[in-house]
Parts: sequence; C-alpha cells; structure tokens
Amino acid sequence: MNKILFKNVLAYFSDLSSKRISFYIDQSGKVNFLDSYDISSFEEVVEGEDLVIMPLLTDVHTHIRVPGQEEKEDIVSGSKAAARGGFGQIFTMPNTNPVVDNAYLVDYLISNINKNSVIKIYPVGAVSKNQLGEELSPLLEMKKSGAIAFSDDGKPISTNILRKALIYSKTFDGIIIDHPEDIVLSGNGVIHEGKISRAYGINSIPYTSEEVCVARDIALTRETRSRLHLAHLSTRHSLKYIEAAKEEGLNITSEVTVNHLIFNCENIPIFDTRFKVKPPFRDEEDMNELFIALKKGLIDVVCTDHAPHTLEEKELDYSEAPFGTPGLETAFAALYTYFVMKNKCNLEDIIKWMVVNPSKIFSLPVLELKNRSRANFFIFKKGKEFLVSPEMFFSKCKLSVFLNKTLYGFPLATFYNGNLVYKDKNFMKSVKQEI
Ligand SMILES: O=C1C[C@@H](C(=O)O)NC(=O)N1
Repeated sequence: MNKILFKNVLAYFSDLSSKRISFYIDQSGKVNFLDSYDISSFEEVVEGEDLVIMPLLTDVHTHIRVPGQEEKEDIVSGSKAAARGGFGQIFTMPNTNPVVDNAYLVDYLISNINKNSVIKIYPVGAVSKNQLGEELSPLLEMKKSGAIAFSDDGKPISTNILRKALIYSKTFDGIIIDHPEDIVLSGNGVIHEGKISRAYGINSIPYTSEEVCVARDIALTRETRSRLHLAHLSTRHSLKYIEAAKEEGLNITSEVTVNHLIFNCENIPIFDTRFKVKPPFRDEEDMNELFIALKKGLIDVVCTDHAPHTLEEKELDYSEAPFGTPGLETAFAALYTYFVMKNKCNLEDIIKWMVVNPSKIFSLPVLELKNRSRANFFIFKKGKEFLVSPEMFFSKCKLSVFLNKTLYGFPLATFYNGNLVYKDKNFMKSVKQEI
C-alpha cells in the first residue's frame, strides 16, 4: 500500500473524546501520528475539514448463512458488506443448514472465515441441537472452538433448555442471546397486530408474543443469576420489564435494530416484502420509545439483524416470503442521517451503542485509531449524500429498505487490521484496494 497522509481530520475514539489530528499509514498498514509533515513524501493526501474518522463498529446480530445457504450470503459477500458499512467485527447467527450446534461446525466456520473474511466474524453457536429446543448443544466445546455466545435466533429458546443453558453457561462465563417470541402467539402472523392488520385482515403478531417471552427470560435470569442478552426488541411494553430487571441488578442486556428505530407499521409500504421482518415493525409510539430507552441506557446495543434472502424468495407473496432484510451496508449511514443530522443523538452515542457496549458485554477488543498500531477505522465525509441503489451493496441481497432514499454518512474507506478492506471508487484514487 502507498503511504497515505490523513491531514487534520476529526477523529473519534472509544473513550468518547474527539480531536483533530494528522497521521499517516505506512506500507505495513500501521498508523503514525504526526505533529508536522512534508506533503511531498506521501503518495496520497486525504484532507478536509468535514472528514471524520470513526472506530470500527461491531454488529452483534448478523446472519451470514454459512454453512448451507451461501446463495443468500457467504463469508466473502457478508464480510465485504460489513466493511462497506464500517464494521470491523460481526457475530453470525447459527440458524443455518446445518445448524451450527457443535464444535466441529464452529471449527469449520472459523477456518472458512480465516480464509475468506476481510474483517473479524465471530460464530454464535446454537443453544439447542438443531435449534429444536429439545436437547442442549455442547456449549462449552463450542466456546473452546471460538463461539462467542449462544442463541437459537430465528426462534426463541424453549423454556426448559433456556433454564439449563443459563445454569450451565454460568460455569464458564458464557452468554446466552434469546430471540424473544412466543411462537404460539405469533402463529402465522406476518405483520404487527394493530390498525393496519385489522384494516386489511392480515394475520398478525401481537405485542404479547414478545412481551411474555421477555418476562419469562427475566424470571429465568433472576432464578439462575446468569447473564442474558435479549435480541431485537420491538415493543415499548418489553421496556418496562427490562427497566425493572436492570433496577433489580439482573445481568440483562438488550439490543434494538437500526430499522426498528426508523420504521413503524404506518411509515412503510404495505405488502413490500423488504419490510417483512421478525419482530415486525410496531407502532410509531414503540419506535419512539425504543429510541428513548436507548438514550436512557435501558437498551445497550444497536444491531443490524442483517438477514439476507434470495430475490426469488423475497418476490414470493407477502405471506410466503421469508422474514428478514439486509442492513450491514446502511446501518451507520441510516443512524447518521435519521438521528445525528437531526440532532437526536451524536456520534458519541453511536460509538457507545455500536462499539463500546458490544465490547463490554461480549469482552471484545475495541478496534480504533491508535498510534503505531495497525489501522482500524472508517472514514466518512459530513454532508456527502448518496442515493441508495442496488449497486452499492456487496451483500448478495440488495433489497434494502433504503433503496432510492438519500442517506449521508456512508463510509468512504474502511481499514481493518492495517488492510484497506473497503474504498469508494472516487476516494483516495491513487490507492489500490488489495483485499
Ligand atoms: O429473527 C429473525 C431471523 C431472521 C432470518 O432470516 O434468519 N430474519 C428476521 O427477520 N428475524
């Protein structure tokens, strides 16, 4: 790689400080802070008052679909999508084919990741064998092979197995992630139960489908004194339980997706399968309350729940199409556009929700700009707008909920471990992307 000078850019750090600095990246990918410089000694100079350097984001909820569903996403496409979105580390969920429910498959996944990923991907192991909710998977063996946490995501963990998993995982400091949904209450529902479902007579998913599961999960966490992370909260009712649990001192953390902070059942096109997700988009009040809960620290993490499917599947009738939508590429840009630019939060908040808190909860490294270390950061330009189009996506699934919308804050370049893993074609024109 050429020597690249970043001149007087605004850099944000994980201690939530920010300052204007100049640095260069040398041929070995290492960052060198500078007090003074001679521009002529660099092959590329990046400068601009409006350029911002951010720590790499962490996504604790992604579906990379390996093994077995590589037509939806594989390690190359998924990791490039993550790099394009400013992520340096992501978790991949085990609801694959076969389900990642043993150490052999975790090993397989990690060797595939080591060969093909441009960023760090951590496998999440299934809590129950084949995600059937009947028999506990070998959690400790999977952890020894590199599973970062355990979940039956896509489905809730059955009550008996969750109780066993909480008791067992405590012995080796494992973390259980539950997808809170009572599948009997969800039934064959496809959207939120409310005004729209009633007006159109569409099978729907009530609030209680999530709420009763959140209450159950908290009760089991209290009994076992273990740790639990709740995935993709969608209703304001769940928040009351979480607030009480946190006040009680239980070790419960939770996440909300970027999309559930922006969309609700009334601001999305009806029967557009890009917006068919589980949990469904709820009411405007839920959407607003989720954001308030995040700001108050009741919800800890913002994730994508990047859930790619094939075009053929998403073109099925609304009732038949699978739940899920991609989100890695657009997550930061959407948060920046809808919240930072509207002064509802700032970049420090995003760093808390997508860098600091995921690292604390799951004991992950923080990947950020550090003098004399390999480059880990992404850079974006304030005020630069992008019209979201399918060509912008590295994910195999290009059916973004943001297609044809204008977003700001898209990364222009992402460096992971000293490598340039994403670069906009018009940025740093003399630098070649090697990965
Ligand atoms: O929980 C989930 C699972 C995911 C998937 O497609 O795997 N899609 C969703 O919308 N929600």
